[in-house]
Amino acid sequence: MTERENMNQIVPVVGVVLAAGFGTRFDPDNPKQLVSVGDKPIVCWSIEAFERCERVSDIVVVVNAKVRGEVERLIAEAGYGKVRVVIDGGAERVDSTAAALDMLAAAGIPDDAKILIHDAVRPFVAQSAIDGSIDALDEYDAATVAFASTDTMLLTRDLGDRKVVASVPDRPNTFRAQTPQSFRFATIRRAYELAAADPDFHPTDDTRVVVDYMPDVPVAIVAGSETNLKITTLADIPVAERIAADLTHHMTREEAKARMHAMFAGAAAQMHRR
Ligand SMILES: Nc1ccn([C@@H]2O[C@H](COP(=O)(O)OP(=O)(O)OP(=O)(O)O)[C@@H](O)[C@H]2O)c(=O)n1
Ligand SMILES: C[C@](O)(CO)[C@H](O)COP(=O)(O)O
Repeated sequence: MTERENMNQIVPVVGVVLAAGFGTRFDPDNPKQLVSVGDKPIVCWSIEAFERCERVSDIVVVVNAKVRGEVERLIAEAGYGKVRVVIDGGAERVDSTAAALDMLAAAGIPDDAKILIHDAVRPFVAQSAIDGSIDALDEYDAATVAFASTDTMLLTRDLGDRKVVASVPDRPNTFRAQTPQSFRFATIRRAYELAAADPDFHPTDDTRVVVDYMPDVPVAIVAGSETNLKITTLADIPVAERIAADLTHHMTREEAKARMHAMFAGAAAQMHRR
């Protein structure tokens, strides 16, 4: 391991799971982060993805008053050992990220800590996306998981009461933003400080805060996937159930394989002793 790689092992790697949304497009009376798919609440899938990654050292969960009690109960029941704190978010997604950054600053997190900000409602994030994000921050100060668009995207403008096409970017340069979106702490903190001065700024993701306020900082693309679905409306639930079933089946097979390997290794060790 090089010295740089060795140093990178010891900086905190913090997963921030944003679960403070109100789900207005889903059902505001049924918070989507608490809905179960594959018999597991969506927020638990997301926390577990970071809990499972050995390189993640700490997890911060951001909630609103409506879901706090249930999220705390689920965390205690599952015994997620890396969850350090559950904090209150804000009115918009950026306010929830800002609350997490303020908390991390108050806790004295180092400037070079790696911060992975994830939508709680993207429950099926792959380990490769989390690992890829952590790796990307060795070369870049900012990175986002994204999935190459298979459709040609249209940028529009308003013409009277109709939208009309303003430009058509080359498809190979268009990606769908996903999460985690990852940053060295000092970078995202500075971008948010600059954005705070602009009351009309309402970005829907953290990448845009860096792109708009720190345009000299390149944001690296990390490979995402179709299954890193954001549960946005009720129509996403059947798709999520199918993905959950596939993943559960795959995990069960992997566990069975691991058990079999352990059994053979034990038997071989015994034969060796005779
Ligand atoms: N004030 C907010 C708003 C959103 N989020 C989180 O950011 C992610 C973004 O997903 P989105 O579908 O936009 O969630 P909601 O804001 O809940 O949905 P809607 O826009 O339909 O109200 C979700 O995990 C959500 O919980 C948050 O932590 N705080
Ligand atoms: C961050 C994000 O998941 C990237 O795709 C997304 O922008 C958040 O929510 P929204 O549905 O775009 O408001």
